[in-house]
Amino acid sequence: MRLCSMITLQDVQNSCSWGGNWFAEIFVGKCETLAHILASVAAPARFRHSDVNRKKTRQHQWWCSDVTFHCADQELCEQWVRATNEQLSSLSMSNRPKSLLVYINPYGGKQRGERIYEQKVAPVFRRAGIFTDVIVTERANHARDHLKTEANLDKYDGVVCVGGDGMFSELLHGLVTRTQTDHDVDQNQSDAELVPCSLRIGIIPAGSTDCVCFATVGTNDPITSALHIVVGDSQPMDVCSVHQKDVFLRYSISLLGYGFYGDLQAESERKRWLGPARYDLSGIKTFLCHNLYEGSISFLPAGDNVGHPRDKQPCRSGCRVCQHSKDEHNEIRGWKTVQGEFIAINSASMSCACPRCPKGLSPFAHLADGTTDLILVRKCSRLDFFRHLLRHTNKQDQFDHSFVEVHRVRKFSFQPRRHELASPEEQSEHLKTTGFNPKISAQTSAVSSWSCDGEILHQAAIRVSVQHQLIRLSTLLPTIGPGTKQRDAKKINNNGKREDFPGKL
Ligand SMILES: Nc1ncnc2c1ncn2[C@@H]1O[C@H](COP(=O)(O)OP(=O)(O)OP(=O)(O)O)[C@@H](O)[C@H]1O
Repeated sequence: MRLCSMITLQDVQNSCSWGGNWFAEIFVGKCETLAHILASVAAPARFRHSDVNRKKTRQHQWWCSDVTFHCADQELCEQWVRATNEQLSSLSMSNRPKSLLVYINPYGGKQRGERIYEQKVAPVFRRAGIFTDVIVTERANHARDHLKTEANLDKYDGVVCVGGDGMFSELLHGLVTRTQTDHDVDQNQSDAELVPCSLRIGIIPAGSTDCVCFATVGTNDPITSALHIVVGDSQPMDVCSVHQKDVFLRYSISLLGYGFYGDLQAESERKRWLGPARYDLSGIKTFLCHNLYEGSISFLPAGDNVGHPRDKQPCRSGCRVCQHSKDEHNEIRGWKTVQGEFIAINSASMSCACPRCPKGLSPFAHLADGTTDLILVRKCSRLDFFRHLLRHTNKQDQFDHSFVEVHRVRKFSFQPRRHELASPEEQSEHLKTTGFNPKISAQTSAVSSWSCDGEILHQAAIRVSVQHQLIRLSTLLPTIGPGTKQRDAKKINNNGKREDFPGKL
């Protein structure tokens, strides 16, 4: 009985013949005392126990340590494994996946998706006894289309994407669309209440920026992500649905950016051959262009219970704001409208932290509270805009400028002042004549495009609604933020609170 009370982190799996000795692998959480008991027993029979640990030097990174236990005789060893298995099975392990559908983008980032999966992730899944079906994509939208129509989702406990933000977006679209189709929900209706997806999405970072992974796990490390999937972590997430009139356009989970980020994205797509360096070059070019866009934004502000983008209340594991956000849904607040000339209009549904911008565009945005942070950067000088951008990389408040305003909202819509260029053909014609799509020249009011989680949306006039906790990711937010220093984490420790393993140890 002492044994079972010590095992607070789960899972057990397969026993097999190994090296002529009876050998069993047990995949559990932290269980140091069990190791002591068994290590003292000498002998030929043995079993191995794997722990999930956090790296001391890198707060958000997890690794797996093994202890092999030797036993005096095989029968005793079997008894230990059986007893451990029974105790672990009786714990609530329903969250642990047994079967996963994995999509690998072989061309994302530095084209190392397949290698990352084979060398770092597949061994972790194998040891945890997880059955996997692996699909290496053959074209863009392969994963999305497969999920939408062909995949037999009843077979799986979750889907996993090996790639970057674009690949994650494919899985998001495939899974959400499939769920709505299965429940006869029309995605084209902007006010339709969407049905939450039952399968979780795991992200193995293998792209260029991996912003979603970094902002939700705290690090871009394939093994850490694999371990989050294996131990059954689950984080609800809001998803923004984007419409133009009554036509569904896309879903967004992280950043919707018009103006500066829309232009940057469009430019970087044209420089894809440069690899990850394309973002730096495109950023410089877009900054130098300093384009302004005129239009009006209407938004439905969220209530006070979900806080404010500048309240310094980060979204962390067990976030109270997100937990209590369901009660907020019936609040009635009037729409507000602002208009003018803008350098950037951003909607951040999460912090959007990434290694280049460790605080993110909106450091205190919440992942699952049914809101998005709408950031409006009005006309200002290049130097002021540079100062604003610089604040994303230091500790200063990037919203503390007279030309920046930020609102926490449930819905918003944008209408550019000028008519949009009607079709993609017209836009590409424009690109040929002006050299920069789709604007005319610096300081001229024209129409930009939206960057929607790293994909381009050519429609400028859009309507956005936040769909509360529509999906779940196979992760658990850290209790300290990405980029937080070790000594800050220790402070949390000294106060008696656990860090990255809530509810697990
Ligand atoms: N087999 C494939 N061939 C070509 N393109 C693909 C294939 N599979 C997926 N894609 C597309 O590649 C695009 C980029 O992939 P991904 O997001 O994985 O990498 P990335 O763009 O380098 O990383 P990030 O989005 O984090 O910057 C996605 O939009 C996806 O639709």
